[in-house]
Amino acid sequence: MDGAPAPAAQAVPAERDAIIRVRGLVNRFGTQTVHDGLDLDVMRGEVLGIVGGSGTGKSVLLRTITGLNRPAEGSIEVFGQDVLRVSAEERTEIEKRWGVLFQDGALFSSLTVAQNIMAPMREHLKLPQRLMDALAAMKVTLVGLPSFAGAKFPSELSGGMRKRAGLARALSLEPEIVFLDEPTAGLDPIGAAAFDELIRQLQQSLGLTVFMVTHDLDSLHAICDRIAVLAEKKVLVTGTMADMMEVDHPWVREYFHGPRARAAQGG
Ligand SMILES: Nc1ncnc2c1ncn2[C@@H]1O[C@H](COP(=O)(O)OP(=O)(O)OP(=O)(O)O)[C@@H](O)[C@H]1O
Repeated sequence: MDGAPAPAAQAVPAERDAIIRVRGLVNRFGTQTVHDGLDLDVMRGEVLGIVGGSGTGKSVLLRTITGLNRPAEGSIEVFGQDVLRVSAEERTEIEKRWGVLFQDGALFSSLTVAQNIMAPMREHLKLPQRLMDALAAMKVTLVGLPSFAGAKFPSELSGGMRKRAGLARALSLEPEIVFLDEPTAGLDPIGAAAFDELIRQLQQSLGLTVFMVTHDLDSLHAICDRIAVLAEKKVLVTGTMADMMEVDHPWVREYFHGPRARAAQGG
């Protein structure tokens, strides 16, 4: 390591850069233990891909960090605050600083796309209607939807457009972190690649931190700075795609060296 800084000096930047810090997380449902002492750091400004076999608790991890599931044990710091122990008011302030895109988009079916985008604004900000209309129109454009999409109901849109609309709503309050649960699931390869590209562009232009649960090897290649593998009830390993290729673990080897992985690498 260049310059050989003192050990204490090395520790400080890592502490400061973690925007999410999960420690000793335990999640149980009845007799089933899904997470058992899970640790994870998400660094500010990165796109982190969360992968793992089916049922390893990727969605549960996302839901636990965002407060939709209360863990049995552990601590979760976001923006340096312990989200499991803050007051309700503090929690609301924290929630305004992140957005979530659930797998199905989770849009309100009785509201138009623009009204969906305005829903978090109505809840958290006191803005005149005309300003909200203008902001919603901007978000529609930001996610690459045609401007007429704002007046449509979710059922009138294609799956890919609904995903974009869900992303626009997640970006409604100009968050610092976005949580994405399998954002490209159900999209055709071209639509999925376009959505990956959109996430990458937004991450770069808005300086977002992206926490993305995915099964999509193409997404991992295209946009993830780092990957965290869930296995054995914890985060087994984190690192770059190149790091993953070196991991000697049956699931990791199969996933990153299997035929689908070779196809994603173009080989
Ligand atoms: N609310 C709940 N009540 C009971 N069990 C739950 C609940 N939520 C999740 N589980 C269980 O926790 C485990 C992990 O679920 P989770 O949805 O996080 O898996 P996943 O890794 O996202 O899987 P997949 O890749 O198939 O989507 C599963 O066995 C699931 O049945």
